[in-house]
Amino acid sequence: MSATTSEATGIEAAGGRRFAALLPFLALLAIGLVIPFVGNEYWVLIATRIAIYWVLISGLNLVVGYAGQLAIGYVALFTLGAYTTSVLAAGNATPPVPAFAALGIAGLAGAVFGVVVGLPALRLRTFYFAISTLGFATIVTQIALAWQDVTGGGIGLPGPTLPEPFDTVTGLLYLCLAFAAFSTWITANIARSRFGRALVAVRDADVAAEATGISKPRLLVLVFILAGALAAVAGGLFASLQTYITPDAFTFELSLLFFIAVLIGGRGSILGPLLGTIILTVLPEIAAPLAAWSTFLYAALLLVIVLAMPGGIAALLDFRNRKPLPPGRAIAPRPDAVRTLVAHRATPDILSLRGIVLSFGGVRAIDGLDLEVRPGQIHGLIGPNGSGKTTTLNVISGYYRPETGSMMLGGHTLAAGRTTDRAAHGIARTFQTPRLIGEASVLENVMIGGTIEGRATFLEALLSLPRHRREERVMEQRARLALAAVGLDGVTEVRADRLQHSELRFMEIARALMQRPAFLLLDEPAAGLSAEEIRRLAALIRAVSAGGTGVLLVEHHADLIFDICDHVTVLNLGRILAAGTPGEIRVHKEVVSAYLGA
Ligand SMILES: Nc1ncnc2c1ncn2[C@@H]1O[C@H](COP(=O)(O)OP(=O)(O)OP(=O)(O)O)[C@@H](O)[C@H]1O
Repeated sequence: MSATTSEATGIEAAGGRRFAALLPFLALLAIGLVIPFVGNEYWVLIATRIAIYWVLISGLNLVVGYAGQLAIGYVALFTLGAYTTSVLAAGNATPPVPAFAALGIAGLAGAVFGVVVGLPALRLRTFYFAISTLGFATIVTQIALAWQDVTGGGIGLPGPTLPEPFDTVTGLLYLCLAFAAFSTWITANIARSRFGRALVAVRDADVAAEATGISKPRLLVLVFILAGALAAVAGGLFASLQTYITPDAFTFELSLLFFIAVLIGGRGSILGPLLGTIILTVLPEIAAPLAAWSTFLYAALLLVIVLAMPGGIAALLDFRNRKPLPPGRAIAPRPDAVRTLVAHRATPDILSLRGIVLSFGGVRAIDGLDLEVRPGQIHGLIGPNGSGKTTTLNVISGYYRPETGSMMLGGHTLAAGRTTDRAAHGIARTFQTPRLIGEASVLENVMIGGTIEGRATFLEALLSLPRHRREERVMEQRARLALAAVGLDGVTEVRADRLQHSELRFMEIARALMQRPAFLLLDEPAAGLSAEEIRRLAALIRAVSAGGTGVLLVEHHADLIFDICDHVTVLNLGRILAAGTPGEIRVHKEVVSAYLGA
């Protein structure tokens, strides 16, 4: 099958799968819609509560499930939304505002405070961030208690009365279902977009995410805005459902419910957390005696999930990834497809390093290194263990700041320590240990490489506007082509953590090719490959350089280096021991005695 035919088939199959994935959501919506006809008012209220919680949890899912930020205090934004809507509608601080306008203002306030609550995530590590969100929850409740003139203090205040036809229990249910359906749609749009993929990349492979140009702060701020707005709107709807709110309604238990719904749902899924929300809301209702035990129940559930099914409901439902993969899969790259991918980016510029010095404590990892990588050439960087090869790649990628020396790309200086701007300069890389997003499919992993090329904004992705959809199609096509080029088109939909080591190496190359790099830095790509795989890798790297890309190849397999490199630099203790053509290096006396051996 040609690369283009397999791409087209793959895209069609993906379309079919998307439709199948939509069915459970439609079924749940249908159940919600018929509840007023088949159930009593009590069940209508429960369904309304589920829909409201889901509006919040759908946003929180992006924060916790996708971005991996442990925001356990999201009740803070829920409370904020409930009070903002109620106070504005009651006219306690301003002239009375119509209920829907109050809800809109609460959404805006939630967006702003979502960022305030989320900002510590940019500095604090998981646990500390979790505690900081709880701190916000306490602050909001304390303000609600203390600001008696406006919030009614401990006595509370009436929730907003919505206009007809939403002033009945059924009317409110339908309104909340509409909000829930809308939140599902927009959060699923984000999850499937380059933004969603980037969130997961930041969560599971932050170094690789930076190397593909993804800026974590910007991304997180956008997600906190969205999740904050949804949480506050949910709070406003909740106030309307409750008809009267007091600070007691916004408990830690409720916050825990939101958080655990995402966890039992499973990371990186929309359906899982939705089912988690339904289970956690309904469970105490059908087992009435359990209501008093709900905190205990949540804690027990959490333990069961962590210990017994860390992937949550989503992993249970992931039937596709339970099918065994064919053993002994061969990787058959198609170097002809590489040219189409990389040729666009070919540059006449040279990547050069001058006088680079870098020490770790007392160890001089690089000691006055000069290096040039030319477009369309393969430059081998070899040397004994600890000679400074990976450190050199890390300096070029911006992870390490050299003490002295400069890096130039054409006429531009490459600023030290700027990891996320390398992709924009056309520099892509792979890692000594593959950096992958294990829970994402191989295709999604590769699409990460195209993140910074997207022009459609977060809002366009949120609403799935045409430019975003067009870009996604192009990106998917290119990722399939990249996978065909490296010989992995048979496993595009498979979870990346199910691949063999050698496949992961090729997958990383596909992700780098997705960037259409002007320069490709490869860190020991042949490590762990069979002789045949190394031969295929060699053909692939040759094709990449033939397309105009400059390749810097760090490798211990001397045969591969001498076979495909145009130029070789040998490092020893951070210094250049020798540099020249493969022919010259092969017979260089000191290289032979220090590295190659007799
Ligand atoms: N983050 C770090 N902190 C401290 N020392 C480091 C760090 N990274 C590298 N080094 C030291 O710098 C020197 C060069 O290491 P580097 O990883 O670049 O070598 P290498 O040539 O890539 O080796 P290998 O072939 O084993 O991967 C070594 O002495 C190593 O111990």
